[in-house]
Amino acid sequence: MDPVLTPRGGTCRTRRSGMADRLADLAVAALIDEVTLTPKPGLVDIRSRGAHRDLDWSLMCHSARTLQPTFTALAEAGAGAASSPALRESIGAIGRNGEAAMLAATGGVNTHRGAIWALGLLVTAAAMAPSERAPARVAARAGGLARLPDRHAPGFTGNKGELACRAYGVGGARGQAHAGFPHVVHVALPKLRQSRAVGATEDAARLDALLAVMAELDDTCVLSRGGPAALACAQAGARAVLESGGAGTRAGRAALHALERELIARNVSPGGAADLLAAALFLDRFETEDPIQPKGEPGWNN
Ligand SMILES: CC(C)(COP(=O)(O)OP(=O)(O)OC[C@H]1O[C@@H](n2cnc3c(N)ncnc32)[C@H](O)[C@@H]1O)[C@@H](O)C(=O)NCCC(=O)NCCS
Ligand SMILES: Nc1ncnc2c1ncn2[C@@H]1O[C@H](COP(=O)(O)OP(=O)(O)OP(=O)(O)O)[C@@H](O)[C@H]1O
Repeated sequence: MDPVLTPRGGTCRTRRSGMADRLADLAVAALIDEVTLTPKPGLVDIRSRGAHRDLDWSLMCHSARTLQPTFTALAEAGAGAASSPALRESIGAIGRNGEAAMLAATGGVNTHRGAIWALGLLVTAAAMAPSERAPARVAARAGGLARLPDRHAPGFTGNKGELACRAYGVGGARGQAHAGFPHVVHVALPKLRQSRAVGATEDAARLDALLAVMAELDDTCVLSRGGPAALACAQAGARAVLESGGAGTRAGRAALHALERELIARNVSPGGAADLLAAALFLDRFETEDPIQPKGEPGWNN
């Protein structure tokens, strides 16, 4: 088995590494699928930087690949483990190292802070019981981890999301995780699967899932740049696309382009919704991919 680089630069060899690598592959693939999905309103995609001056598709893909060892380490920490404050503290340290690795790789640009948090918790939760694949179960375990105390977490980060949570009284990325990712389990995944079931293309189904999350999320990316008026506008615009028939219809496409123009004019980007779409794509594949085990590797549970 190949050695696995950890975020601290060390290596580790365990019989579980094959499974951990596979979970990390799924997480990185979910991030690349999310950023490549086009056309997304206000967000970086393959044809546009959206409302971001410091991001583009190649930087997002580079950042996603840089995170592979972080996700591997998060999966290894979770493998076969029970939920405990010690596990919470250990993945907190890995997550913070992952953020540092991301910033080093991007020259200080925040490409994936929210995604490391959401996907990181889900990767660890998946590794804790890899035979329990139902998205709701994995997300509930991830929520349980998020709610545990971490003595080493900074009390105040001063990050934009945290400031927006205080200013506007919303839960943001932490609240979403503490609640067991309700917008992933009860909004994005059902919409993704419903749109597929009625014959939408995979891209249209993913866009519909993103829009369904945007229509309801207290996205601190939008709030911090544009305040409550921009959030209300993004939510109403996303609802309008879905009510026009969704991203796969002519009327829905027209509404999607109108929403995009509106978000660019307001200089806002639904980054939190994008993170939760990536989380949904991860859970979707984790549930349906069989087996999540490289050839020749023993499983974790046997
Ligand atoms: C909780 C995190 C995201 C810090 O968040 P903070 O409130 O400081 O805001 P910040 O502006 O850095 O990031 C928020 C990001 O979350 C995303 N987001 C915004 N709103 C939402 C929402 N409602 N739901 C989900 N994600 C959202 C956006 O991408 C946004 O950019 C995280 O960086 C953190 O504290 N990590 C600690 C390390 C850890 O414990 N990791 C656990 C294992 S990975
Ligand atoms: N496709 C995407 N395009 C843009 N942002 C995304 C995308 N997917 C996810 N995001 C999320 O959006 C966040 C970036 O948002 P934003 O640029 O508002 O944050 P910031 O860099 O802290 O602030 P600012 O750029 O306003 O100084 C990332 O942390 C990431 O989690």
